[in-house]
Amino acid sequence: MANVENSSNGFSKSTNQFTAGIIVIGDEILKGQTMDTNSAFLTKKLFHLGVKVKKISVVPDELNAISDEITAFSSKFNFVITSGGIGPTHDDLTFEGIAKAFDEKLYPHPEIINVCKKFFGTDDLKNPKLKIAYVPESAKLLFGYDKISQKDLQFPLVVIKNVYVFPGVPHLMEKSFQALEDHFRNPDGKSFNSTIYLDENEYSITHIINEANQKFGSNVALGSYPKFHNNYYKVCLTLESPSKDDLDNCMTFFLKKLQHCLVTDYDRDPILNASDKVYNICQRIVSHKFDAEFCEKLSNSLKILEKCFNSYKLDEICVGFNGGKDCTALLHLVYAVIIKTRGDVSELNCLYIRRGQPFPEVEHFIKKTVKKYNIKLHTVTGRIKDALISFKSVKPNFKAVIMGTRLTDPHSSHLQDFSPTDEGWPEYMRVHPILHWTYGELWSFIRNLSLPYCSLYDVGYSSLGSMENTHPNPSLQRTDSKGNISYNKAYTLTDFTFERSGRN
Ligand SMILES: Cc1cc2nc3c(=O)[nH]c(=O)nc-3n(C[C@H](O)[C@H](O)[C@H](O)COP(=O)(O)OP(=O)(O)OC[C@H]3O[C@@H](n4cnc5c(N)ncnc54)[C@H](O)[C@@H]3O)c2cc1C
Ligand SMILES: [Co+2]
Ligand SMILES: [K+]
Ligand SMILES: [Mg+2]
Repeated sequence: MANVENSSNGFSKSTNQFTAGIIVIGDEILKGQTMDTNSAFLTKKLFHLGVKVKKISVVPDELNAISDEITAFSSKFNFVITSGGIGPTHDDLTFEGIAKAFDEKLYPHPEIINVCKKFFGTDDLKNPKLKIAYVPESAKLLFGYDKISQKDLQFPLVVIKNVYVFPGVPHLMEKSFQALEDHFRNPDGKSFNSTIYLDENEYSITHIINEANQKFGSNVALGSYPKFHNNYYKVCLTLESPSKDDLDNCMTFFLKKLQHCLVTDYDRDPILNASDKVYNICQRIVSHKFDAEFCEKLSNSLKILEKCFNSYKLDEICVGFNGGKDCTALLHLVYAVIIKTRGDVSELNCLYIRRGQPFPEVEHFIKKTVKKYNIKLHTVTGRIKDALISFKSVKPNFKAVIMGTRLTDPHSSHLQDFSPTDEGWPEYMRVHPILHWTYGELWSFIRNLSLPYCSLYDVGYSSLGSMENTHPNPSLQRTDSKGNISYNKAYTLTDFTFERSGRN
């Protein structure tokens, strides 16, 4: 993202003395070969330090591009933070660019030469590794302190006037910045934040945001962020102010004006403390959302999973995961149980049997989920039985498959919590923790915990097979006064017997 400018206004004087601009330097970013994660890291950090980032710019490895941006930024912002372009090769021009901007020369800095000698074992100025020692004449060095290892960092940060030169390699940049963050901290930078989630298009609430900005904008910074692929909200409003009272007043205004589309109890990170959140439901700590019957069922589901993890080793267990709603809830339960019993899930295996023509939305969701839960996905293509046969031969270690099957699924009414596969199928123990859940209970669990789920369930699909045999559910269809057809969301289906009406 090149040239992102914050459209903020209204900060107290003290905060105004803490502004920053970030310059990301590198051809590879402008060519799309590397994704810039450094500015995301820096903006988040600086925000929490009470420093207002006013602009982010991405420039190529060109001397003039760098020096022009340094000139512009250094006169406008208190801190100019650069990332990249300080390596040993010809295309690393950050120090040259800064020298040019300030009309200075490069010279080999004696202290950096010393550091190089320690690091690289040489202080030979002709060695390409020593290129990093050539800095503008007015350069000062900052030595950071790593709070985690409780050690001073060996490599200094080079500062030229108000320009702070960070390395481009993300883990080095992050380490270096963290060790120096007190240098950037705004002592008066207390800021109060609130977030509001809305189930309404940004256009239909723009007038309310504008009105709020007129009323409160001088004291409260408002941000409006539309989100196109979230199951729970369409717009996220952020409020930020140095004064708690101002923030509260603005908040009260929004809550009144936007009550028709407020999303309440949205959990933006359901995976954080997932175990506590899930087990607390059984303790009926959040009982108002779930009835006693469901709490009992959930408690039983967790017991089945605990028994499964007691009976099999982690590398003998696979979760059948096809991106559907059932295994979405299931995976979260499995995750909660593993965290509770083991503390981490780095080794959880999932099996995805890729059948027919899968929906791209489903596969996109699978990809995102794999990343989010940090699971290991084994993908096997083909008809289920054939796929399981070949999976067994390649990965003979797996003995149990945890599945999201429910009693109301076809041919499933005879299943037990633990059912070995049938005669003629490869040998697995099928584990069915949510066998007794109803369609409604499943959605209530997913939605109340704010679990992300496949987007097709928000556009009329209530049961997902592959593209050739799955359609939106006719029971969810609605027709407006002009005769346009659209579909309600899957979780609104009231007659559960129609769950599979879109399947053939
Ligand atoms: C591991 C395994 C063992 C099976 N053993 C038998 C058996 O012994 N006898 C028999 O008759 N049938 C067996 N089947 C087939 C099963 O009964 C269903 O026919 C099949 O799951 C498709 O069901 P569905 O589309 O109706 O339900 P879905 O609701 O799609 O599936 C129910 C659950 O099964 C798992 N699952 C389904 N499809 C996939 C997939 N493509 N990739 C990964 N996981 C998936 C998920 O956990 C899902 O939540 C087995 C399937 C699997 C995945
Ligand atoms: Co089926
Ligand atoms: K399904
Ligand atoms: Mg199902």
